[in-house]
Amino acid sequence: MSSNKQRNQPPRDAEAAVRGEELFRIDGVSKSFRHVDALDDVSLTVGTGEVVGLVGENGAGKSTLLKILTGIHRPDDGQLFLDGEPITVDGPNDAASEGISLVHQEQDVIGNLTGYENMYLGLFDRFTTGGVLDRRAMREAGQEVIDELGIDIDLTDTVAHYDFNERQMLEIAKAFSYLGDADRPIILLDEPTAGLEEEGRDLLFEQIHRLRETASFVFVSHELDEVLEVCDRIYVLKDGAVVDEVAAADTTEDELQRAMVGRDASEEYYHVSAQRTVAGEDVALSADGLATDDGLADVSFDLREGEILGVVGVDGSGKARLGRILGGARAPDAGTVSVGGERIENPTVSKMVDSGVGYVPKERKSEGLLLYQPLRFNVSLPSIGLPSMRDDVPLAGRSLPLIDFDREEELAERAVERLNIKTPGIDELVERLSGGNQQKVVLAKWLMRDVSVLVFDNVTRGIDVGAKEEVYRLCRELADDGVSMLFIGDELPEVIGMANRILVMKDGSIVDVVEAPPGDKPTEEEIIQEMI
Ligand SMILES: Nc1ncnc2c1ncn2[C@@H]1O[C@H](COP(=O)(O)OP(=O)(O)OP(=O)(O)O)[C@@H](O)[C@H]1O
Repeated sequence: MSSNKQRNQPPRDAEAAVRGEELFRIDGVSKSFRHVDALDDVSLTVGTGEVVGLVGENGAGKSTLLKILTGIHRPDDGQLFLDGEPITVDGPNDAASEGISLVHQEQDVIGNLTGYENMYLGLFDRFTTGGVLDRRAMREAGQEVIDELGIDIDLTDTVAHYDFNERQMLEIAKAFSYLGDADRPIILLDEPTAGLEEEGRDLLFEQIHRLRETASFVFVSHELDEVLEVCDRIYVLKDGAVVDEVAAADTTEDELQRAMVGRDASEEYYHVSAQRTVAGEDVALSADGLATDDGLADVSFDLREGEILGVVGVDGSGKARLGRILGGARAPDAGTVSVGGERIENPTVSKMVDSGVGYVPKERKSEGLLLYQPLRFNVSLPSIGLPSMRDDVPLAGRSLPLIDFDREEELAERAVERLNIKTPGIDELVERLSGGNQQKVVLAKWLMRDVSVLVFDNVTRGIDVGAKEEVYRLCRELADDGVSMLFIGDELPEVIGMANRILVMKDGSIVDVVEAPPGDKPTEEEIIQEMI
């Protein structure tokens, strides 16, 4: 693979030839947002029945490119071609009529509508005659799509009742339903597996294999093993430009990472040699008999100071509910939580924060961020009540506690540097950051505040490989400083690599506690056996 930045003419060899006939082509596309050049003269092709991978660091321009292909953004420059003919795409409906649809990175659903209404949002006219909407036809059409895909969700239920996995499966079904009768659809998948449970992932890959006779795919992911597994050809984007193009069969994860990040993966990806022993340490947090009416039963464990405690389980096992309770986002129906020996009555987010517990939820958009506020405010938010963030101003004989904005600026600048957040500045609205950089902001806000316990639910979701390693290193440093972490995750290698011990959950209960010391880590198979 070459690593030089080459414009317009990415390196191509015989193996990297387009599979099938050329169906779709992007020629010299550029796009800028105010101070950011998100795409710079990008060209790529997609063949019929081909799965094309798109990889690159957070903020490299992957989502922007997909949004241009579906008409959400207009390119400043360049041209799209379908079957050799120039096309203009004016929006998702227009894209759908050309056979192009997108599975969004962030779930784009409306909670108080049903599954089938969400599926056909924006396409109601397909089911309307004489001004009357035929809901039954819409429901049946939706059901047909999910039956065909083998997806098991209740389309008549409102989406607010869906869990993360179900919403993601709905997103995938939506992309297929949009296409109607397109004979050669192009399906764009923007990190479709991020946070998706194993089962959903397998189902998606099966569909890709099944449909590739007729459909073409563009697959964006930070999971390089998945990219190598499902793609024929891979483009590497860096700072908005294509820096490499290679046949999947001719490359490796290491090579891809080098092209993306400019350096090799560390031998010590999870920094296991820095894993500390915590046997004699004090208990930082303990859960005693936690239960919920919807199935969590008698969950008890101690988390020691400086310990990283993994939590794994299949969808519905209770691991996410456990995280929400410990983060204060949900009250348990029975049982208690204690932090540093103090029992927390009726835990809420603010009580947990006050007792030194930070929570990084899986669903960053709804729970982790204030999207329409600047980065600096998001990062400093949990720290605002701390004395170090106050600037007491004397007023009429009293002291008025104001936020110390210099301190806030310093905190935000430090977060940007420490986590390498790609942003034009600390005043940028979080909504404008790329998905992975948003996740870094969620993490930063806790790293910048003194906490004793961090509850992570898929903390590296959407973060690129280079940044993941940085997060793992930070976790080891925090553990060394005595910070404890509950490490809930769907990526087994990551949980196994990082954790001292692993709680395996099934049907709402802890079914096993597996030790994971350096040099004697359990295998994925051993853990999976306990999970199912
Ligand atoms: N609406 C917008 N306004 C301003 N800047 C934007 C907007 N959308 C994207 N950007 C910027 O464009 C650049 C590319 O973002 P994009 O979302 O395409 O990255 P990405 O490769 O998909 O990243 P990730 O892997 O983190 O999802 C980033 O610097 C981002 O902050």
